[in-house]
Amino acid sequence: MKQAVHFGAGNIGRGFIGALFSQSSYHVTFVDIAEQIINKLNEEKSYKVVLATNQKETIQIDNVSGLNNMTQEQEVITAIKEATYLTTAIGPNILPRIAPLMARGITERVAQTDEKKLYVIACENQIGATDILKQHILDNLDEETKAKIEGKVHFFNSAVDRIVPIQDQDSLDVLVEPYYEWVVEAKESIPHVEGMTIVEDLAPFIERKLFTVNTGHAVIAYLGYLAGKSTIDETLADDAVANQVRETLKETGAYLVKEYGIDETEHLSYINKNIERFKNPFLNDGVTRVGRSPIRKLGPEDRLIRPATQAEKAGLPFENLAKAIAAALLFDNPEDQEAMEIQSMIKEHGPEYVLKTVSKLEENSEIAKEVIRAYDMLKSNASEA
Ligand SMILES: NC(=O)c1ccc[n+]([C@@H]2O[C@H](COP(=O)([O-])OP(=O)(O)OC[C@H]3O[C@@H](n4cnc5c(N)ncnc54)[C@H](O)[C@@H]3O)[C@@H](O)[C@H]2O)c1
Ligand SMILES: O=P(O)(O)OC[C@@H](O)[C@@H](O)[C@H](O)[C@H](O)CO
Repeated sequence: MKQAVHFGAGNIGRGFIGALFSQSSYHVTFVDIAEQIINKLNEEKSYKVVLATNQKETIQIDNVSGLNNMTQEQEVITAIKEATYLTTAIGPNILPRIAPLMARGITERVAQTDEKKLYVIACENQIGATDILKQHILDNLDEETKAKIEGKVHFFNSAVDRIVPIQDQDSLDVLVEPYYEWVVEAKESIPHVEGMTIVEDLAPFIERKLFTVNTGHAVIAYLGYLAGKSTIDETLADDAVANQVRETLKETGAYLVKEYGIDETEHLSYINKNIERFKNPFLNDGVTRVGRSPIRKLGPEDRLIRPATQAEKAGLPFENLAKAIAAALLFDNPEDQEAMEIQSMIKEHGPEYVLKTVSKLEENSEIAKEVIRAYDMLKSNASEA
């Protein structure tokens, strides 16, 4: 049986990428630090993907097992030696931590005469995530191995789209929305995986996804959190928020249409389709999950700052994006470590400091000034409420 090794047995790992490999007749070895999930995978050897619809259709996922990368390093290396695909859905910040073990697996693999190719794909919400993972892996390889991986280990960037909320931790089953899209940039033919779409140039796909699905999602999450709402669909039921999402996506849309020559009408229907996805009442998707890790989300290449800076460069409006950035600065969820770090930076040095150090916005740039205006307004509205 063909083998896939997937790092991250969480929501997207089990609910999307691992499930597609299993449905494509691969055995999937999930690698994770969550001992309870790994044990369950090895005991139950299967789980269900449950679609978040009225009927709650289920899909049986078989041929799965688990390894703990902290305690079973040698077993992970052996699994990598035998795999066709090596994928991740672990969170962009974790990639540097798993790269050394991946590098050891790749080193042992290419030391053999085996000519079988290995395909590495990071499935994260980050532009160029596989390139970033590749660099971390290369940093952990010796010169001889670096030369040997040429033609044997292939790295492909990808864009992954499926809303998977936080799950009941007692079961391996995963509730997911029915919609999904997995786009992989490859200039050659690669082993077939059900549901994987191959494109030659990923840039329009990843930017369209991040700056529509994830920008829209972030607007709802941060405004919802400020309004004391708990889920995305509940927040979106407020017309003022729905309007704010549309206005923000008009701004990212104007940039995407200009940059990539995307058809305007088609893009409008893409926006509408995504707003409908956010309304799914069966997902029960928390604003704190969607708003998680605001340092990452306020990064210069992420869903809020990059479309704003690109819009400014192109002479397009960015006021609504500025409001979303301001709302992110007010995300003070005590359970979220990055939110707490931002709040202490604001307390010590002010919001301008976060925009300068985290978002890499120039001090007194038009975007920074607009964000601060929106921040003061949102803050005073919140204290009046
Ligand atoms: N959930 C979604 O709707 C969704 C959709 C598209 C893309 N994504 C992206 O997929 C990635 C994963 O998101 P998720 O929602 O599945 O998160 P998750 O928290 O459910 O899963 C991450 C998994 O990684 C594991 N992990 C963390 N640190 C680890 C380490 N050092 N070694 C091994 N395992 C480790 C965790 O135990 C967890 O099981 C993120 O980049 C996210 O942006 C998520
Ligand atoms: O996973 P994050 O933290 O980058 O973003 C939160 C959500 O917007 C995200 O997980 C979406 O549900 C997903 O990207 C949909 O494809």
